[in-house]
Amino acid sequence: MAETYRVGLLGHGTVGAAFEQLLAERADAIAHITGVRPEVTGVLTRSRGDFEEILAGSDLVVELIGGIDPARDYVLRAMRAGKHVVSANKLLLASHGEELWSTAREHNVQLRFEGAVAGVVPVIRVLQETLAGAHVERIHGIVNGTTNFILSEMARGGTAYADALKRAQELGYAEADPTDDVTGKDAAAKMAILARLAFSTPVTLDQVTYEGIEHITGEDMNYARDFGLALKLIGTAERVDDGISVRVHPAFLYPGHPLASVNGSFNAVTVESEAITEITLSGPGAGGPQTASAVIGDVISAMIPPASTPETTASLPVVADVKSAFYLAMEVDDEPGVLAQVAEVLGMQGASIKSVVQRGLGGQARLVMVIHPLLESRFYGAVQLLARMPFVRSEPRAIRVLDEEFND
Ligand SMILES: NC(=O)C1=CN([C@@H]2O[C@H](COP(=O)(O)OP(=O)(O)OC[C@H]3O[C@@H](n4cnc5c(N)ncnc54)[C@H](OP(=O)(O)O)[C@@H]3O)[C@@H](O)[C@H]2O)C=CC1
Ligand SMILES: N[C@@H](CC=O)C(=O)O
Repeated sequence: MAETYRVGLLGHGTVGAAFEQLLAERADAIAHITGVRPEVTGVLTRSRGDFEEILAGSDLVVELIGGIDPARDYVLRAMRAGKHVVSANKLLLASHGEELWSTAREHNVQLRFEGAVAGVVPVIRVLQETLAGAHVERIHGIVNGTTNFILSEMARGGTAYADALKRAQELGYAEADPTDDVTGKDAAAKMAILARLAFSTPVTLDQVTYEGIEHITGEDMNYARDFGLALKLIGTAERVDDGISVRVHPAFLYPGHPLASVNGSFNAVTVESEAITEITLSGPGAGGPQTASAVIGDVISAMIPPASTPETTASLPVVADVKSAFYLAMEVDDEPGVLAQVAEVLGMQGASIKSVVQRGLGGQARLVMVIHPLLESRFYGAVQLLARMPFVRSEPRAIRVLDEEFND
């Protein structure tokens, strides 16, 4: 009989419960790989268990509580007590990563977090190990399963935003507070972690510019179909001039874009570097059993040392203003000269129109355009000017457009 490897489990919700079940099912197989048999020896929830007792009785601690407090305190105390830690808590890592990684180094323990970004898609391992020697130029991807599920359901037609969100919660994809998903905050935390690993420079959640999908309407989806576009919540982390830019926003994708066909709760991450061109990793990005698989992979890795904790080697500024292409929609008076004036206002800010559709609405017209890439500050300057024009009848609505042709 193999010796027992004692796992203390903090949190027993969607992921924690799936983890305990999967670990029990796979324990014998893991014992064949590692020579020791992992077993959950203590569980902490709000109503059950005592942290100190669990800590004393474990070789490794798995944190699946979520949020900052008390998760941060438990993770720090576990590492200071010499225990390896596995966590899927992106909010914690994106907010206090440096403190946690330096504590891991100081106490010579492992802190693993594959489940924190893109569910079971092994992007953390790829950045920390496979591509550790590559000079990464850009990472972009779909890193939130809930919003990708909602947008996919809306695009298929018929499903309202609120119904799709409710279903994502029922399926265990959403955060305890789904506001983090739909506002882009969850994806922003994940992009901060990816940027931190890819560029070896400190990046925290508060440095990531993000916007969510709450304002997306069924009408936007219909226009997207007319233009042949797919709407996705996209995260990007890239080198720009002397710094980096990390951002999350909804974006239209032209067909053929590698992320355009990633649907449902699936995530995908593309890593670009001159030496490797690009690789795209894709798979289930949310859900209890899916994330639990990634957590178990981390537990096994921690049982077989060594693993590095990432040190920063650079201190790059995180810049906010970058060039993007845009979809722009607004209701205007259906009168001669209006389109010309819109084009003039855009032109004054250096924005040029790639394509345009105008539909009459009885005295008014809906004007929908795709604008060639320009600095976002200049584009939003034009949008502010347009919003004040007397012939504009609705708040102009802007969504970024990603296109291989634009972004290369
Ligand atoms: N769901 C998913 O698809 C994914 C989730 N994650 C991350 O995994 C982590 C867990 O997520 P998930 O399982 O969905 O969350 P849940 O809300 O389903 O579960 C959270 C668990 O933590 C416990 N908990 C909450 N607060 C405390 C506290 N103060 N003290 C002790 N226990 C507490 C809860 O206890 P109680 O049972 O008493 O309420 C519950 O058991 C989060 O960091 C999340 O971001 C990562 C990838 C995917
Ligand atoms: N709420 C998250 C869960 C996984 O990280 C998501 O939907 O992606």
